[in-house]
Amino acid sequence: MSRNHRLLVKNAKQVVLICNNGEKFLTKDGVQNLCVIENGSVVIGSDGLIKAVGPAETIRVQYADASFDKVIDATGMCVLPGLVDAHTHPVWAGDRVHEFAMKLAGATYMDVHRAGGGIHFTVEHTRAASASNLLALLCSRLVRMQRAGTTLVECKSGYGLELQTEIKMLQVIEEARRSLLINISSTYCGAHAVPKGKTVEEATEDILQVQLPRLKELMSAGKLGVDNIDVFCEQGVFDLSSTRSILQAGKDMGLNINFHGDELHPMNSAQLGAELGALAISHLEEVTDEGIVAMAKAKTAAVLLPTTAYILRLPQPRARDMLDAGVIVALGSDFNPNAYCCSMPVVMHLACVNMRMSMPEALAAATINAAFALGRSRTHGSLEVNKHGDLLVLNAARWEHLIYQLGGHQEVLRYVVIKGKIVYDNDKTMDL
Ligand SMILES: N=CN[C@@H](CCC(=O)O)C(=O)O
Ligand SMILES: [Zn+2]
Repeated sequence: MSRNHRLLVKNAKQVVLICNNGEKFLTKDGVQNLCVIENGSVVIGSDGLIKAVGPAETIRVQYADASFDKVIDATGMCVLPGLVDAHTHPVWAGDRVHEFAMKLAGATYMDVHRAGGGIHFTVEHTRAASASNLLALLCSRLVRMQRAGTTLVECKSGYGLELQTEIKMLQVIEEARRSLLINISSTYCGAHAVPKGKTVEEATEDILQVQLPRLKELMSAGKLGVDNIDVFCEQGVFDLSSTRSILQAGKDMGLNINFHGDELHPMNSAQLGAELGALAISHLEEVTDEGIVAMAKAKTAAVLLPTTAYILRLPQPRARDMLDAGVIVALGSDFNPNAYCCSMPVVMHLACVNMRMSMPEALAAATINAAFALGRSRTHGSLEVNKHGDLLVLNAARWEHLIYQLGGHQEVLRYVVIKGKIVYDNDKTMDL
């Protein structure tokens, strides 16, 4: 056993492991009974992986002869796994603050979209932006998320809607993955909207015949790493049959199916996803009872997005019905020009108040279950030996303060750590 380690976090008032039996996700009773150690410590090795987590005294004795690059004395503080944001659209140029005003005045999401705004507005600006400009914007947003405790984030393309810009966006995500410590799950979302001037059939054909084959070439050549395929399955966007063919083609290329469904209208997206073996479906504000049953049976995660329902004043996703049926419930910020939120603590707070989730359910949904939705729960989402040493240290004696103090995460979060490296130290108010 090596004696030199990267980080020791010692004597924390609480260490929230989430789970400790290698669970890949939590449902039902599992989410009510998160694994918490009182007065605990965590050791992260020089490879960035967790070597030990347990009672402070046991670890003190076990590691008496070890040396550490860094020691955090967490006396009176809490330690949690880094948060996982399972749904974001962080690569774009041109904000939509003007549309926020329109929506506050009563316009619906689809009114704005049909009038050529919404996704179309962002597509125009993103197509015109250089890759370096998009990369700078993406990195600043990822750093902001990291400061709010996110250590693994899903990042979608989808503001190109044609080959060149979709690839540009995915390359920008790839570049960020190489230069930042934050963990990224990359998603091709070329079917985010039907581009202006094309029918659904033409857009689907372009994705199947032009975009996906090029993506496959770049992936096989090791030039691009893409993890998931996404489609916005919605009335007036991609219908069920075009969604099916795009998702199936992505799956055939080895991508995980993880798509937008049943958001504004009941589309039977949940049933389709369950049938295709989708890893996750997002939104689900309009999911049916049959859809919930199908997702529970297929172990397809529901990625719920409380900011969307809040900003668009939609009916809340039926989190309680899903939890009661045994669906794997995860959370995402849905960061995009419509829902400008980088903070998973705010998302958890909204999930508790508006969707009636308990705080343990919300935390499980923003850690192990969100990691599952991204196919990463073997390595992320809980504090267990051999997982990545991604964790948060809170300036609070109980972990619930991270959710309870609405908008207070800047003060509550003391450190954010990724693979044993401190990436944010609140005391120095700087990103390291
Ligand atoms: N619903 C579709 N996509 C995004 C919104 C993207 C946008 O409006 O730019 C969402 O998940 O909320
Ligand atoms: Zn989305």
